[in-house]
Amino acid sequence: MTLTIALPSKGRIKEAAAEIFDRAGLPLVSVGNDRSYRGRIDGFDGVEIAYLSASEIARELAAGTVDFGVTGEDLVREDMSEVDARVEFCARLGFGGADVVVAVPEIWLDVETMADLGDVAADFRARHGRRLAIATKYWRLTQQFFSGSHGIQLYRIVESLGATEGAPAAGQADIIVDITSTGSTLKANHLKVLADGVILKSEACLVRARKAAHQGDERVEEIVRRVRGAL
Ligand SMILES: Nc1ncnc2c1ncn2[C@@H]1O[C@H](COP(=O)(O)OP(=O)(O)OP(=O)(O)O)[C@@H](O)[C@H]1O
Ligand SMILES: O=P(O)(O)OC[C@H]1O[C@H](OP(=O)(O)OP(=O)(O)O)[C@H](O)[C@@H]1O
Repeated sequence: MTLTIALPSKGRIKEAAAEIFDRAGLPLVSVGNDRSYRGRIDGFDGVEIAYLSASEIARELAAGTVDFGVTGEDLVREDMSEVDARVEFCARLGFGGADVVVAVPEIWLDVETMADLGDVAADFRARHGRRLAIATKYWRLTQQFFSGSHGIQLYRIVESLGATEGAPAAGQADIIVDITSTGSTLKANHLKVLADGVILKSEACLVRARKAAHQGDERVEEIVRRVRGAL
């Protein structure tokens, strides 16, 4: 059986992912020309590299169509239920770090915590005639955090695939759930993170799709061992 490792074909974690493989003694070579989205590892037979975008990698891990992937923990957790039963986070790679956070308008002076936000959500319909609207592309993480961890049920998710921080000012939503790294986009949009509003501290990870065929496969153990050794 050929093992497939999915690596980022573009974007902010592409270069660092390739460097880790190099340092791990798993040097990547492209198959065909430079524009090819297939590769292999020099001196390591039975393994192919598939170059995909970060979010496609999360999807393919969920579908079990690749054996390993390097992508953000946020994307993996967003893309599948029962994530820990379906994949193994083999190594946190130390780059691509960002927090998925709950942020509200700075002018909501008396809203500092999720409990405060729960109070706002409970009153929202009576005051405004509609539910509190949350702009996000992280549907699953938002629902788990609001409903699961904080018992907040009265809200509506407004899907936002870009410029999410602009949604409150544009009147599309009241608050947001999005990724932040330096915090400058939140600040520029007059939003603040709630004190206990960090849903996930994400970074790029080596992730394995749990498959029965991996049991006892030395290549699987070797890949994990070498990547861990490069950190
Ligand atoms: N400032 C940031 N903004 C957005 N994502 C970030 C940031 N810092 C780190 N990341 C992480 O980078 C990953 C996404 O990478 P990137 O945005 O480069 O992917 P992409 O190539 O645009 O992928 P796709 O098109 O599939 O979304 C996510 O796991 C995310 O958590
Ligand atoms: O905390 P900060 O350092 O300001 O970073 C966070 C911002 O960066 C990303 O957007 P970006 O425009 O980089 O691209 P993307 O949304 O297309 O990934 C992300 O969606 C946030 O908006």
